[in-house]
Amino acid sequence: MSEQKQMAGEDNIAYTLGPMQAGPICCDPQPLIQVEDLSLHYGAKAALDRVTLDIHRGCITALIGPSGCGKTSFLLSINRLTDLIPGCRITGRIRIDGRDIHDPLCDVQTLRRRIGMVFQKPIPFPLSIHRNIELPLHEHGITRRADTGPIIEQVLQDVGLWNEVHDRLHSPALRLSGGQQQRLCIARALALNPHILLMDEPCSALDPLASGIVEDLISRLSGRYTIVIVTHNLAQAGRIANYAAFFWTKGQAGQLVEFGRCRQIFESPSHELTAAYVNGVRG
Ligand SMILES: Nc1ncnc2c1ncn2[C@@H]1O[C@H](COP(=O)(O)OP(=O)(O)OP(=O)(O)O)[C@@H](O)[C@H]1O
Repeated sequence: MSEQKQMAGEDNIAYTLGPMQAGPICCDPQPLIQVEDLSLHYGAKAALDRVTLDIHRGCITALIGPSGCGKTSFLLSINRLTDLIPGCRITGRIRIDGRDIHDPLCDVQTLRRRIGMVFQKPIPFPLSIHRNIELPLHEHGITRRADTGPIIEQVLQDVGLWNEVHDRLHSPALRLSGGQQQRLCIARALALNPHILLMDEPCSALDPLASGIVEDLISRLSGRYTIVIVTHNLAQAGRIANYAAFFWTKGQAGQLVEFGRCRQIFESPSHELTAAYVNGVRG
């Protein structure tokens, strides 16, 4: 079997799942991303200080905390996008599925392929809707139409866009509304069949209606994907996340104050800083 066919075959496994189902409730936590003593510096500036945290498979984990406490830095370190930031330095260990992502044998391309990323502002390529999803597939060696066509349709179905765009797949993605663009960006991330989705405030640039649609979509993706989401919207975290990690800047750097089931963090936090933040007294 050619390498390309093998890759497409491997990818197609996920597309036999059919319509999106709500994922299992996280009653049996299994760590997928294990972060141990993670510290991060931008040059001389410390952004994260010894963060230790397990993120569970198939669950949604919300990273919450005031501006500047290191949530995005934490997110970017999981797929090693921090490698691309000049002067950024990391110590500590991140293991995904038991493998150290900083091991010299870890292939960063493969790592990033397995981890989809969605940003605050939807940034579709200035290309057609179809090409936005086809391009990353081509870049990863999935080039046959017989392979790309079904994947493109499936991911557009998964994000609820197919019915809205199937008759104009070749028109510019930039003509879609903001909410549709964000769903297209999520579809693009799903196309490479990731295991993990990192989302940095994916609803914050959207109007309330579009934000609600994307939020529902994120809920439906749990179970099939392990999702880590940065959000300033505590109500949203409470609605969609299974777990919450509360960060706070202590001294110069962000630290993890408390991690737990969302309900526990919001209703009976163990730390008084968490209580003050979730009750709107501080932050
Ligand atoms: N590329 C960079 N170079 C230097 N400092 C940076 C860089 N990126 C972030 N920082 C600093 O690191 C700290 C953590 O930033 P980060 O963006 O991770 O926080 P955050 O909690 O995500 O903030 P927000 O909620 O406002 O997005 C901040 O003090 C920020 O100014």
